[in-house]
Amino acid sequence: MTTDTPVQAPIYNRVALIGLGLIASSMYWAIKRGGLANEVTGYARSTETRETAREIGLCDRVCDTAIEACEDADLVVLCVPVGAMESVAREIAPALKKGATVTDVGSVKKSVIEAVGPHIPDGVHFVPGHPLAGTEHSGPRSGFAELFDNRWCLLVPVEGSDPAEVARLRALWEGMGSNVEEMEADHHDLVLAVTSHAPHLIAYTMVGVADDLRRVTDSEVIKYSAAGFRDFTRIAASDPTMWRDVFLTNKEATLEILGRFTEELFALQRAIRTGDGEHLQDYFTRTRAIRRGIIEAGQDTDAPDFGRIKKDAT
Ligand SMILES: NC(=O)c1ccc[n+]([C@@H]2O[C@H](COP(=O)([O-])OP(=O)(O)OC[C@H]3O[C@@H](n4cnc5c(N)ncnc54)[C@H](O)[C@@H]3O)[C@@H](O)[C@H]2O)c1
Ligand SMILES: O=C(O)C(=O)C[C@]1(C(=O)O)C=C[C@@H](O)C=C1
Repeated sequence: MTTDTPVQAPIYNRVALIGLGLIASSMYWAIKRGGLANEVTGYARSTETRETAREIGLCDRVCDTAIEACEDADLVVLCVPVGAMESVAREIAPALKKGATVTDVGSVKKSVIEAVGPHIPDGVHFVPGHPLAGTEHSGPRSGFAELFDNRWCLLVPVEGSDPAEVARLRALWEGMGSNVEEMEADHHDLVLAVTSHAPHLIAYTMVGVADDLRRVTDSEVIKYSAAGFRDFTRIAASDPTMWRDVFLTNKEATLEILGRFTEELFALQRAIRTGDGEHLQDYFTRTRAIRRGIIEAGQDTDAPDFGRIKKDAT
């Protein structure tokens, strides 16, 4: 799906976005691009964010309370940090109309299901979700319509989720440009611990180490920043509240992956100390094949080496 995707029939009459940051603002622009809803209301906790949203035309109507934003909504999307999902769900519950669907975009699924599920009234559907797309930026000004194009969105239906409402939400995400798959919550949290959560923690650590290393000055770190480190600094600039909540709520899976990571790191450390070039060579050959596999599968078309590796592979 690209920016010139034809506008289609609305999938929902009214969509409410709760929390107006990167993901909600990108959803708003993508919904408008595709004509996927007749009206989108929005609510953010801070007056400043609501004022910014009004100023930049984010949402058809910005409301001063979450209750007001959710009134008569067919779909309510919780776009707040994972740790804030429960209080927001409790707050909006009285305003949810029968037949409406509540979804979320949180980066962790099991804890969100446990936190939000008990607040969903009878007759209201709950279909958790997670778009695998983002940037290091946050806030209402950071969104853009193309964020979800050709990215995965994982839907995590819970027991009793109505298949028709799951299909409707799938159509919304597809309309916003995503490829959609369904996944079970525990598995989601383990997969994301490997592909997103642990890598973020490693990036935070590496940038922290550079910052602590007083023998290398700040200006040298900036001036001689090699591409690898620069990628780490981009990731490590991600929103502190969002990532604090991710690690506190996906504790088990992240600690499992970090345990494995530490073992591998020690093995590589030992290979360097003992001069075991064969271990290093084998290891790096294996990891290079993984990168090439991602590109050959068309999963990273933004990569500078996409064209070359595709060509080499034929
Ligand atoms: N940033 C990413 O790369 C990314 C990608 C996929 C999913 N997510 C998930 O999406 C959600 C939102 O992330 P984002 O990047 O849009 O964050 P963001 O910081 O850009 O926006 C979060 C919004 O929630 C509001 N908020 C915070 N606490 C609140 C509360 N208690 N009540 C009401 N509003 C509150 C903030 O004011 C802000 O408007 C998070 O759960 C995150 O895990 C983020
Ligand atoms: O591209 C980035 O900046 C991201 O970190 C996006 C990213 C990721 O790890 O891929 C971050 C958190 C999400 O829950 C989903 C996507």
